[in-house]
Amino acid sequence: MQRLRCGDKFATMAPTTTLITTSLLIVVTYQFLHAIYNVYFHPLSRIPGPRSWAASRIPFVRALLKGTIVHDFQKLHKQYGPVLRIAPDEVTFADPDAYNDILQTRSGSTPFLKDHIWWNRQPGQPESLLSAIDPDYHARMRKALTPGFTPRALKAQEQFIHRYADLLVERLREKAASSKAENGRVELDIWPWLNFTTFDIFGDLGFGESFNCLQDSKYHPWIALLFKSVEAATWVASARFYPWLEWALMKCIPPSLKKMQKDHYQQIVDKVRRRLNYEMERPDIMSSMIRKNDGENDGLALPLDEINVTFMILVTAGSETTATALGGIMNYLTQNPEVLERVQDEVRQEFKQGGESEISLDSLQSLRYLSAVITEGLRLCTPIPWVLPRRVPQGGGTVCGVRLPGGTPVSIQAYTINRDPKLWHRSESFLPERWLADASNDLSSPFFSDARHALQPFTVGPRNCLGQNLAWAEMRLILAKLLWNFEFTPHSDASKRLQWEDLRTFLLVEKKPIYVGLRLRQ
Ligand code: HEM
Repeated sequence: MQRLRCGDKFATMAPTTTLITTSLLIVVTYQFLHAIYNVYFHPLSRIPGPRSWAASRIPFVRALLKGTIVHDFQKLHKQYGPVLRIAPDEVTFADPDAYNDILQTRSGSTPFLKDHIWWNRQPGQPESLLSAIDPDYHARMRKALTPGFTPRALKAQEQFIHRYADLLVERLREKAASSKAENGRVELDIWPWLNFTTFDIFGDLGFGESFNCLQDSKYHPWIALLFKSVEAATWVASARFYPWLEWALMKCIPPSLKKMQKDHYQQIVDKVRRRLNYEMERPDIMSSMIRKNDGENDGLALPLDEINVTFMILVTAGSETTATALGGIMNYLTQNPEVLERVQDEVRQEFKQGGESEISLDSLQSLRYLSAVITEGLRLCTPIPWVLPRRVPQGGGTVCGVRLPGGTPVSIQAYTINRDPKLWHRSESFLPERWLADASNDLSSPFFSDARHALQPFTVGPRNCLGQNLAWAEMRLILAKLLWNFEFTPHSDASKRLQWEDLRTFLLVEKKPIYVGLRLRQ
């Protein structure tokens, strides 16, 4: 065998090393020049923001993966103002006018459409209501789904909400009576219980079968997997900014994980099939999908695969959000005893005569302080703290008076707006009084100048929250029943009390225990 001499080895290595060094140098120089271009010559170069974020997408992706993005934006807005460049080609707004400018449609002007980076459908699946970008396609789906979400439909669905709110009370009663309770008082993490309730409600309303979380006192495996995959979904979203990385990431997904994802979807397909096979009339959300005497889509309001994927996404859109708001409200209530006492009094006084059976969506409408508590909870613990990007239409567009080139992704920082001291008196405090009539009528009220119109937890325009009536109904009924039945207190160990500001965001708001003390009402 011919042996390589030292000189030969050097002779073969040298060109390879030179090639690698040259390629690296080209890449680094290109990146450097690109960063210089981004900072000084890009069409967005006059938009305020930190240079490092303007130069490359890396700081944005880092913050997204760390879960600190919403808080980072808040700090940056404080430093640079309400219009902020957060990546070479992207701008975000912490200005209430952005809701209308970005999300409302105006006759004669081209709408800002959802950014495909964030709203990409799953490979092999059809569009869902949430992922559909084309306005006509979306409008067709939304029109088909709307009958299941009207106030009239909600009235008929009220019985299902009661059923699970009552089951929640029953389970918590058992906890308060258990051996773990001391003098009838128990301390527990209330967040899973709120999630159990909202997921069970949607299971029943959407598929005619509850997820049975409350019955079994644990997460249904489908929901457990959903929560586990949220952080991974943030990685997938980040990879979309680098198509080669997304390609590599997709190639690396092990077959077992792909199978798990497929099975997860299949469980929903099976639930939809079972529900559609019931011949019975039920005033639920799925019933609006069934059209009698209509040959189109085999008698369904939408093609079956669109129903499957839309209902899968509705489970999260409709349950996790509402549970987050409820968790936030319970957390603030237990840590603000005067507010808790006032809202508890309101509920207990209202139903003093008739008792708990009088609690209904109609009777709760008149409880002004309860509504104020929920609204204040939606302000401080908004379940969608960052309204994900839309794209400026071709030809350019104007947001909050700033002209932007076509194709620019633009988003809204709800979390920052909702806590902006320029918009709210004592912006970081939980003060439901700011939502009472006095606050807007009485000039001497400290809340008189609050920018109440700035709160848009369900957003505006044709893509606003379809389920907001249902969300309000769930929040009202669940809170009223909890306040009627239990005395709540903060956790005895102050170090275990949750500060909402500490929660990170991985597309959804992070779930950390919300410990509360509870005792059955005497
Ligand atoms: C407190 C609870 C909730 C909050 C704060 C909330 C908030 C939102 C927000 C901000 C959006 C717009 C997102 C965007 O376009 O980027 C949205 C969309 C949506 N929400 Fe909710 N939501 C809640 C509960 C619900 C419930 C209970 C349902 C139904 C079961 C629901 C169904 C939907 C649907 C279907 C959309 C998409 C509408 C469309 O694209 O046409 N949400 N929600």
